[in-house]
Amino acid sequence: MANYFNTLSLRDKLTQLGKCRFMDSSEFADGVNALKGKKIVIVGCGAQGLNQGLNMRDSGLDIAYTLRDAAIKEKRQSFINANENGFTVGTYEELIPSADVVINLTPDKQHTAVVGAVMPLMKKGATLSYSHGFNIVEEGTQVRKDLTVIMVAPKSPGSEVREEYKRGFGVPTLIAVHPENDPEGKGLEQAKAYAAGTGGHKAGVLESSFVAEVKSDLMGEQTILCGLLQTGSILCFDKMIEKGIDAGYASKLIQYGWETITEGMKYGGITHMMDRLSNPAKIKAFELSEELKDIMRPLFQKHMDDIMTGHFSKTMMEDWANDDKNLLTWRAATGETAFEKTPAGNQDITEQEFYDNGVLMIAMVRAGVELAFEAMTESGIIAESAYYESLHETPLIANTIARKKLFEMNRVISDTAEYGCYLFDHACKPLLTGFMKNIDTDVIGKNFSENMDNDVDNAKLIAVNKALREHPVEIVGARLRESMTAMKPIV
Ligand SMILES: NC(=O)C1=CN([C@@H]2O[C@H](COP(=O)(O)OP(=O)(O)OC[C@H]3O[C@@H](n4cnc5c(N)ncnc54)[C@H](OP(=O)(O)O)[C@@H]3O)[C@@H](O)[C@H]2O)C=CC1
Ligand SMILES: CC[C@](O)(C(C)=O)C(=O)O
Ligand SMILES: [Mg+2]
Ligand SMILES: [Mg+2]
Repeated sequence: MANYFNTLSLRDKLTQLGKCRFMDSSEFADGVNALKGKKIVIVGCGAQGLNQGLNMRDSGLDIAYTLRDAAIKEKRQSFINANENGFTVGTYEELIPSADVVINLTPDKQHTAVVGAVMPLMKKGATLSYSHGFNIVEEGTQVRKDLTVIMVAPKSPGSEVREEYKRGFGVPTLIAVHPENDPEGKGLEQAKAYAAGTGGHKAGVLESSFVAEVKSDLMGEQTILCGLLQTGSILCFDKMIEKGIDAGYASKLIQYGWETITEGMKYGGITHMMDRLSNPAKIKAFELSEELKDIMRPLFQKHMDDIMTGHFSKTMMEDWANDDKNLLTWRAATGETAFEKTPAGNQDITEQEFYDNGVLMIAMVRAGVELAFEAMTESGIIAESAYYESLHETPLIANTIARKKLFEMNRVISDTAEYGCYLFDHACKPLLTGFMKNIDTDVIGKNFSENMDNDVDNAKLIAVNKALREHPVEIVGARLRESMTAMKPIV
């Protein structure tokens, strides 16, 4: 099998990377009808499997789970997830032959083996679905020609796919039909119905391609979504401890701070997140973020380049072949960081205090979102997709950190995202050493504007506001958020 993307001509690469159409809500008027009464069997019941299945069942679809034999016999967590939620659970042989749609929600590393095992059992004309296109795009898996191959990729951790659905909203979702496998032309209707079943249509759906999903998804998760939140958590915590801030307070400010400040961003973009600061603090956050952007730009570009060329996927697959040695070592090391080991204190921190005492965190979020967005769009990824992968998803990942810190984030995200997160983190921390030397508690841990009058240079403030508001991520974001009428506050 060869990297599918690398087999394409330059023209085809650009066409598939640029395939991205924001779908009008009227296109979902038929709801889940195209899948109503069809037998839908999900392979795997982990982060995405369980939560997508719960949403689809609540939306009126017929969902069952198939697990590998050992998981059923040993009543592993995946079996417990499905069984305790009242789903039918069976072996591949029991459930796959009668399935109209088989949804592969196993880890990317397992896809070649899983698809190899289920494909011969699938009935003629059935549909195989993915939530991430790594197996098709980076590994070049070829699927039987009578099968339809679709993708419904929530731009969110599985836990938040469920939480947003329960709030009456959803998460932005990319849908795609693999051009090599749409023999009956039914792929798009099924993908739309599936996205409606998960609630994705309430947040926004992009009709895209496997290629565009993979290249943008890998970039988002490695950089702003997970990598930078991990780096920022560790660096901000260590700085506060070095400067004598109470450890419990520092731990709490970071654990819940990302969620609070990015919730503001989810509602009103970077502009609104920055507007929550006093004027002097906003100018300071802007200056810090400009400096951060200059330092980190080459690293963001390297991640994008390595993703595009296939270097990233090749090296990660080498780790798969080496029993995940790197992944497991890096996971263990993260668990040993002082931030992870220090419980949040019981101080009360008001919503506003998270902004006022977290100026550096805000600067990191702005720098990371803009850099990820810029690197993606410069490489041919469409702005709407880059927005979901950078700005909109950051708060959804931050929600997981608020629950149980980096451990929870790395548990809930895919192993692929976790691997890329550590790669970025390990390269980013040393890059920021010099920058962090100049950081003091005025921008992390204490209120920047305390004991300060609110005077600012008007011309400077106008220039800062203009730069923030005119960034392309803000322009596309304002338009996309207009259709997010069902979004509910969580902080
Ligand atoms: N995590 C997330 O939030 C997101 C994930 N995705 C994508 O969704 C897909 C699923 O990822 P995720 O939900 O993280 O996966 P998880 O690791 O959470 O779930 C894995 C599930 O697959 C089963 N499984 C593992 N290995 C095998 C195997 N060899 N054969 C059969 N079943 C197996 C596990 O069961 P058991 O080990 O008990 O057999 C478990 O039920 C991936 O393609 C990922 O990229 C997309 C968006 C976000
Ligand atoms: C965090 C990245 C993600 O792509 C996701 C939750 O959307 C993943 O692979 O887990
Ligand atoms: Mg993703
Ligand atoms: Mg991913």
